Amino acid sequence: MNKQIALIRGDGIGPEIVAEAVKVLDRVAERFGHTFSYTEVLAGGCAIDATGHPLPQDSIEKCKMSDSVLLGAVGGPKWDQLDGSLRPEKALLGIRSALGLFSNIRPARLFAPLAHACPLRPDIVAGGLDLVIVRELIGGVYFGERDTVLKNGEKYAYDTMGYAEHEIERIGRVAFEMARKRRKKVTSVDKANVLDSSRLWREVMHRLREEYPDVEYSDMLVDNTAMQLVRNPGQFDVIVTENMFGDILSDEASMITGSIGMIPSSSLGEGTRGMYEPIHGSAPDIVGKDIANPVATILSAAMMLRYSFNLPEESDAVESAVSQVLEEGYRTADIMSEGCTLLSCSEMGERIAALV
Ligand SMILES: NC(=O)c1ccc[n+]([C@@H]2O[C@H](COP(=O)([O-])OP(=O)(O)OC[C@H]3O[C@@H](n4cnc5c(N)ncnc54)[C@H](O)[C@@H]3O)[C@@H](O)[C@H]2O)c1
Ligand SMILES: CC(C)[C@H](C(=O)O)[C@@H](O)C(=O)O
Ligand SMILES: [Mg+2]
Repeated sequence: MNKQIALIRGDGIGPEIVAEAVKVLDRVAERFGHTFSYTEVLAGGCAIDATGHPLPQDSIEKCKMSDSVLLGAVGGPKWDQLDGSLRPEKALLGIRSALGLFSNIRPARLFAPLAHACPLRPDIVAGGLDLVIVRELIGGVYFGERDTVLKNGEKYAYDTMGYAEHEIERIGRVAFEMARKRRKKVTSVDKANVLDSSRLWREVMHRLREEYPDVEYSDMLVDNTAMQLVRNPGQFDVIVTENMFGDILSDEASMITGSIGMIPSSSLGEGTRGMYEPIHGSAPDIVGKDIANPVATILSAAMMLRYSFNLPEESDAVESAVSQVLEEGYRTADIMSEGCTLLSCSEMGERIAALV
């Protein structure tokens, strides 16, 4: 199989972790007889430095011409003072929106050898942990009307959260379909006790659940969900929620798996072209030290193989290689514990690639 992959290395640790995912993809290509070629795409802070814009038009075109996109991370303190629309993070939102990637899947799975790295009490995670957050990605407050105006002699800024029925329905469907392939349980997370957009969210979800009588469904308020994720994460199978709630809850869920460096994500729309990225950011505090955990990016590449290229065997091979490395006691600094062997970012990538 021949595939063209747009590589957005981005900022901070982005280039370090993407390099490791490419090593793994190259090994997959070699072992299974595929050809993966890469197009370098500028986005984020590095694009601002090179072109004055976080997402040049040419970068969007390159993504559209590729079979899929692999992204490291964008942003960092160097660009923090920039105005909203010129910030590196706008590149992410721009690509997600330009490619119509409304469905963001963030699986939080506790690998058995990392149980010790989980900050929760051992009895809470005794049964393991395997949940998926289905996050709506191109609507809600990130994309609503916003402005900063003068009001009563001072600055007043606002961002608005809104959803149309069809936007809720299509992400709801993704969650129900996913639950059918898993433990058949959907928790829809909202703030329907306060927000109109959440009340519409709940109404549409309730309509949808009639079509999926085989799936157990419940509503949960987002503040309670934040608490329940720590109290009893095993109760969740598929969580479906709006854009910003999903952003926050997925960072929380990542910590239960030991580190934010472990959680991959896929972003898809109607077609098979997607964007794949770790859920973490550019980690400016550890950049250039070769100590970042590349596993989230490598697992994102595995999701690309499965969801965009329909290569489940290849995807399984990458996920098994990650499990095996952890079982053999190899760790990056963020998940390190006594008796284990500490690896750098690049050593971890090489070891995983060698096991594919
Ligand atoms: N997808 C993205 O590109 C993305 C996502 C989140 C944040 N950001 C941006 O990244 C910048 C930094 O954000 P932040 O500090 O709030 O969040 P962050 O996720 O970059 O870092 C939070 C903490 O987690 C650690 N961490 C993150 N990834 C790690 C990895 N792979 N291995 C080991 N440790 C890791 C960091 O060292 C830091 O201590 C900001 O500019 C933010 O906007 C980008
Ligand atoms: C950087 C930011 C725009 C982004 C988001 O909030 O979607 C990030 O936090 C993420 O989780 O992918
Ligand atoms: Mg986030």
